[in-house]
Amino acid sequence: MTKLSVNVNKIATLRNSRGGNNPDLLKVSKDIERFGGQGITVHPRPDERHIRYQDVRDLKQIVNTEFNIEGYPSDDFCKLVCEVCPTQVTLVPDSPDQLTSNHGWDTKHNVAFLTDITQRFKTAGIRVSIFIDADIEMAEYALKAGADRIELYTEPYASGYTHNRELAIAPFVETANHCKSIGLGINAGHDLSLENLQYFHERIPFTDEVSIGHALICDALYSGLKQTVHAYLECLK
Ligand SMILES: CC(=O)[C@@H](O)[C@H](O)COP(=O)(O)O
Ligand SMILES: NCC(=O)COP(=O)(O)O
Repeated sequence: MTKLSVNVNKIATLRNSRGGNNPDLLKVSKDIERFGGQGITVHPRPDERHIRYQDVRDLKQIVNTEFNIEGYPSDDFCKLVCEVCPTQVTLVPDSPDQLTSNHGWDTKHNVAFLTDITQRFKTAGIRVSIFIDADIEMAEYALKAGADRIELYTEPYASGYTHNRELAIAPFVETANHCKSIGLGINAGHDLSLENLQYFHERIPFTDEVSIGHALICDALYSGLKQTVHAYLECLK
């Protein structure tokens, strides 16, 4: 079964825009779980533009499904993750000034660094996922680094979907099949949406988890959060 983990970064973006606590990130996260969401994902960035470090601590107290913290493994990030001890940490190679995530790790070049970080989190009992492009060699080196799972960076799939979905999905199917053959779990995320999610799931039904934020929150502006979470869950049946 593929789990839907909702990324609530954009709830924090809206909240921070006025300086108060509306929308209430904790209430929204609890409601997402009540509507059937199977996980909550956050990406605390160094500038705390949306998710703040204190949000991560507060969410840990209320999340009853899977809690996934994504980010670049800086000293501060690693300290926060080990303090909070989520279900999963997803290592992302973002620099502090990036608008959003736009590539996976070069796991071959960074295998020593990733191995050390992965070991630290696994010792703390935290599942480790490494964010990669759809590339068999990158998956192989993620496994060498000790990762439990990889997360496929799906923006190239999403951007190619409308033009030629068979072509767009091909590298993801190839990489996912290889991961399955070497016992590496498979997550996926970035720019997944109601337009492209069902086909992704049809082609890679053994995906463990999709983490979706931007498109889902945008859809909820029109359809409401409950109906939108249900619509995304329908794509994963
Ligand atoms: C790793 C990933 O794809 C998501 O965490 C994405 O980076 C969301 O970050 P923003 O919400 O800051 O765009
Ligand atoms: N790992 C992907 C994620 O958490 C959300 O990405 P997006 O749906 O906001 O593009």
